[in-house]
Amino acid sequence: MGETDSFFSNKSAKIFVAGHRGLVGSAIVRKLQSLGFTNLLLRTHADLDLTRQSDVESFFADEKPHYVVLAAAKVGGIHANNTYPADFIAINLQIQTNVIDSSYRHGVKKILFLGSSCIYPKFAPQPIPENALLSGPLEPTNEWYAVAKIAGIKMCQAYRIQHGFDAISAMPTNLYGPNDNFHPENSHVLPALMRRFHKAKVEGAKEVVVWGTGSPLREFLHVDDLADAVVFLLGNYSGLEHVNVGSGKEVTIKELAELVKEVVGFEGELVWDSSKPDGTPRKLMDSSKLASLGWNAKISLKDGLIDTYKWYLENVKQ
Ligand SMILES: NC(=O)C1=CN([C@@H]2O[C@H](COP(=O)(O)OP(=O)(O)OC[C@H]3O[C@@H](n4cnc5c(N)ncnc54)[C@H](OP(=O)(O)O)[C@@H]3O)[C@@H](O)[C@H]2O)C=CC1
Ligand SMILES: C[C@H]1O[C@H](OP(=O)(O)OP(=O)(O)OC[C@H]2O[C@@H](n3cnc4c(=O)[nH]c(N)nc43)[C@H](O)[C@@H]2O)[C@@H](O)[C@@H](O)C1=O
Repeated sequence: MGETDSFFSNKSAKIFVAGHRGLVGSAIVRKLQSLGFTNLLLRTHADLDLTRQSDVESFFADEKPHYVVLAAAKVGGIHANNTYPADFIAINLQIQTNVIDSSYRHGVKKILFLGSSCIYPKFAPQPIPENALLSGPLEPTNEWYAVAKIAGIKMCQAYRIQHGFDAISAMPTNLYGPNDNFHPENSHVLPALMRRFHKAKVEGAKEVVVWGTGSPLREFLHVDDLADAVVFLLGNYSGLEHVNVGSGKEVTIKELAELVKEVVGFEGELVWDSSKPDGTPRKLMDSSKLASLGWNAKISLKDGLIDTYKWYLENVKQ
């Protein structure tokens, strides 16, 4: 049995899912549980602050997890990235450095680090292949976060090269789904619009403001698809290069806004606030490497939106 087969064969392996209450971490926990994994190691931010090196070190020394999925990070949309650059670079560098290094030093068999499609240059070739990394200047609204994420990829590569540590990196496109952050300003576009359209519908408002020009293109992936891909990579990939994880489908922000409006059932008008930044004009990832390994996304944007709105109505205080 090869090294990559062993992940699925031991359902009692101790797996530390860092960030298990977030959008991504919670979906990975659901996926692992549905596959029968019984020994998940979970710590809230309050229980274990991953920016604290000595606490992380003690945690790994005590618990000795077999596998680690690093889904804890300082995360936010275009406004948060643009407003809190120091937090985005410092917190992410601290978390990933502590977790990757302690994982290596305490005998973790494999770690999966989560980056983001914002690692690529603002004007990367489309669809963006993995080898476009570091081939041009970054998008200014999120370059601080992107630099931290690039450092995470490079740290995984360095530990593999120098120590033979099985550290892999997955680069998801824009994600959405249950447990997303629906904050009015600091969230990503999809949850922000869902909340705004819902509020407008309930209050009988005539207009909803949407940021930017509506022309940027984005690729969206439901977080349950991402969780499926993460588990697939844990079982099937042990390479040096990071792996793109996308749906292969892109929409303009205007098309997204119209679709969210339809799913929520808001009947008023859209008003565009062009004083807000558009960010990267287009970032469709080339996910053919992952497809060649045998994985493809399954959930359509429309179905994913319907599922997410249902979750929002049942779980988010209105
Ligand atoms: N959302 C998206 O569209 C995308 C996300 N990604 C990546 O996926 C990963 C997860 O993102 P997502 O799930 O969206 O983010 P969330 O904000 O939903 O979740 C992040 C989790 O990390 C925890 N966390 C943050 N700081 C610390 C800390 N210092 N110590 C311990 N835990 C901490 C948070 O806990 P608490 O809330 O209590 O602070 C939260 O549970 C990130 O690496 C992100 O870059 C990649 C591409 C797109
Ligand atoms: C995942 C990814 O997410 C971020 O990059 P982004 O794709 O630019 O993210 P976003 O979802 O915030 O915006 C997408 C587009 O949508 C427009 N937009 C309209 N109306 C709203 C709105 O109400 N809120 C937000 N946030 N955006 C809006 C907005 O102006 C922009 O044109 C980075 O964190 C980056 O680091 C990263 O990794």
